[in-house]
Amino acid sequence: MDVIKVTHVQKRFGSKDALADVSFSIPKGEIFGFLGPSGSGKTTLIKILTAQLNTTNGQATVLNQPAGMMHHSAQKMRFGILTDNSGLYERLTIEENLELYRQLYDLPKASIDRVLQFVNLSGERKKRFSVLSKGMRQRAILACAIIHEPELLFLDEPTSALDPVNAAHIYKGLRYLNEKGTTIFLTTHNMAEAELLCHRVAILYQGSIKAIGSPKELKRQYRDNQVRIELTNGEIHELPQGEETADRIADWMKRGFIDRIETKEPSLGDIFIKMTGSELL
Ligand SMILES: Nc1ncnc2c1ncn2[C@@H]1O[C@H](COP(=O)(O)OP(=O)(O)OP(=O)(O)O)[C@@H](O)[C@H]1O
Repeated sequence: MDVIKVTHVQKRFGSKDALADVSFSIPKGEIFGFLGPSGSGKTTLIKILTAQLNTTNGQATVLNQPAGMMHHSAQKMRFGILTDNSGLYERLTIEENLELYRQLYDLPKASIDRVLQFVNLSGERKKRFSVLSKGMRQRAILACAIIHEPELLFLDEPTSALDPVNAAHIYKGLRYLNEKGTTIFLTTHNMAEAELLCHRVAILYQGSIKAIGSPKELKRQYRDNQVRIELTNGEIHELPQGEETADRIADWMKRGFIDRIETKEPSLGDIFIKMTGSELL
């Protein structure tokens, strides 16, 4: 079953397309990464999928309903969202903010302890949201997004404000949620994060998807077919795979000249730069 289905979606602001003609689907249980440079349309798509914006053309279906229905309370119960604009009360403590969400979703009291542990904020629960560091704020917002263990989770740059230790803690938690059945749609600039977490990624550039697939598939697809050979005398040869190269390697091998042979695989970052011509950020 597809949890998200996007068909020829276009979103126009004035005379500019934020999304040109975007189509893809996400099956239940997948962690799907939407990668793209700043301004490529990632947040616009999340807003469409969560009923904060309408499409100009095309259709988007989320949890078997048109995306425009996502603001209805029955649908709201089924997903969680983490974005910049948190919706948390600055003057309330983390715990008090979570209590509001707990009541909204009609959850047991224990759900607050569980989620605080999950985001590594048990010790800070009595702190006001206004005094939290950027990383703590992000974890508190995430706690509110997942307290009801939603079927579907939207994460817009989930770890952008986190140090590596807290990011690793969140990755572990997200994998755990995913194993329990939550489908995750995340946007990120962080290629290592995408590679670590995502079953599939799409690379978005100027409102269009330029590549889509698992990180492994994309690396295979964009491999440049070269072999790198290091010889014992320190020479390095980068040669195309084929008969001629095989003969040269056989000759070097017979003479005991070969130190190391490897095929060159692009990183997700290399593929991103190839697709978009951009450095990240
Ligand atoms: N409400 C709006 N009115 C006009 N233009 C908009 C609006 N929202 C977004 N845009 C434009 O649409 C394009 C895509 O913006 P979007 O916020 O979706 O990009 P993004 O990929 O999420 O970027 P970032 O990584 O910086 O968050 C940008 O050119 C942006 O200026």
